[in-house]
Amino acid sequence: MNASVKETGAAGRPAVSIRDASKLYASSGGELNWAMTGVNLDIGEGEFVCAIGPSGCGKTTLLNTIAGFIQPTTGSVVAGGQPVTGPGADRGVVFQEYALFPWLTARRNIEFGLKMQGLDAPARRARAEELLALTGLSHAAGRYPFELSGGMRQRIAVARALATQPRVLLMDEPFAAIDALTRTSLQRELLRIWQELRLSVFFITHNIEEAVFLAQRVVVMSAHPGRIREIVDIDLPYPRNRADPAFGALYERISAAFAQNEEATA
Ligand SMILES: Nc1ncnc2c1ncn2[C@@H]1O[C@H](COP(=O)(O)OP(=O)(O)OP(=O)(O)O)[C@@H](O)[C@H]1O
Repeated sequence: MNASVKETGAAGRPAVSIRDASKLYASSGGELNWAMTGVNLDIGEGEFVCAIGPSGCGKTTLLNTIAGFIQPTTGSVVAGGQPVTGPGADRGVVFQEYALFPWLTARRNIEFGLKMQGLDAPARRARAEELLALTGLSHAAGRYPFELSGGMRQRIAVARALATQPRVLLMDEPFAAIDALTRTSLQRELLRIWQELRLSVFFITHNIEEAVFLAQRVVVMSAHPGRIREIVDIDLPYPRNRADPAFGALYERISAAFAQNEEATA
């Protein structure tokens, strides 16, 4: 049974608008693979959207398309009213693996993108100080990545992604490699930053509980080919309580959409 697909987000011009996007990959052996087909999705200004789905269903492909790292085979992606033709300062990206430069201190990692943008040293320094304070890492500014815990490194990765003042934050399983306790505190911090900066967030996760804790809408994807199966509204107030029966009911609903995925691909 197919659930209805609600594809539009908040009212007004969306921060990101994806229309009929698909991606065809050719493997090195010449085999063709539709990683994603017929994806329609709006991410509203200031909206928090999570994407969830089985491995290989095209989540990263979708995120990379919004980031401008890859171009869709068909369809279009518009961000801030402009067609996406490549990466841009308006879209910050955080990956699962801490993509920090090991030879730069936390502060210099944050400043890196600003240097590329041509900001002078005092302006870079001031912006880095702001972001270190925002992510609670002012005390670690002079440390190198190997001197930071996994959670601290991911905070620096978030600070670095925010340095250019993007309107959209794209996060590809950013907390997947972090221990459970640190992960819940990073989730709370991310929500605080999201609310403070009024960003739009597109966040990929394999963890249903994480999606229900964070998102206003959860996009459930199915594989072969990757497409949107269902979009679930999470209309719970923040901060959310995992013990709330309404939380549990949404968890079950998304689990059921997963089970449909498995039946469909069995
Ligand atoms: N550069 C590429 N060339 C060829 N095929 C690719 C490429 N990148 C991804 N694919 C294929 O596209 C499909 C979707 O991959 P993608 O990484 O987007 O999925 P995913 O949902 O993010 O997976 P996971 O949850 O395991 O990270 C997979 O079948 C994958 O093998």
